[in-house]
Amino acid sequence: MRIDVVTIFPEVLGVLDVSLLGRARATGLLDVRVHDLRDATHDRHRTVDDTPYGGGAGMVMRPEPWGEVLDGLLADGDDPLVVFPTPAGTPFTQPTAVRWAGERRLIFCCGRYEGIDQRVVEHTAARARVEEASLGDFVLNGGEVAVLAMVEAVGRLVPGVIGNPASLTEESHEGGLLEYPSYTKPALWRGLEVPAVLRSGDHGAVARWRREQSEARTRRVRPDLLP
Ligand SMILES: Nc1c(O)cccc1[N+](=O)[O-]
Repeated sequence: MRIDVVTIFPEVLGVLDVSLLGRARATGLLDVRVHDLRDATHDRHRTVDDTPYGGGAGMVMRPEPWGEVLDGLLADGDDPLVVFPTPAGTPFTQPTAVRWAGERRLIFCCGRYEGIDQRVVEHTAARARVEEASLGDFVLNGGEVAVLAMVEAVGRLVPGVIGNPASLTEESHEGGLLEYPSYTKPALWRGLEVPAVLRSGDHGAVARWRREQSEARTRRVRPDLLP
């Protein structure tokens, strides 16, 4: 999978060079390319923003640099999915990550300030598949942190990135429930014991207990996830 990220803070995306995703990049499983939007500006100050029409506080990202950088990225004709992370987007969920993991190429456009001139979204949607996606109902200073989360959630699902694929099957939100609680040695720690069933060696009983725990935790914490 190829992932392009357009940003005015390429250094923020540097964290993608470490850990699992770093190894996936090194082995070629993930081809992550970060592009500095300012490279598509042509004035002395490399200006990427301007005042909003209609007034109001803050600045809006100019359409010209975005148009130019997307012209280049979309020239390959390989039908990428273009994602605009925005608080005004469709919620990004595990099913979204699973769906995007099936894409051959993703392009993430990181907005800053009050956002990107909406015509960039409209113009891009006329020549590519576009999704406006939200990481959550909170305010960030830009899309970079959201993209880091999205790239991690998607990248780890690409075959070969996670060493043991079995570890992908019993996670929170996989299958619609929150994951069961986990324990390791020692069996007794500061007066707290590991549930006896987990030390029973009865795999059927362990599976039943874990399912019950997932359902109970989901009912308690996220009843909205239950059918
Ligand atoms: N919430 C937010 C934001 O405030 C700015 C850019 C992207 C997002 N988001 O994806 O959730």
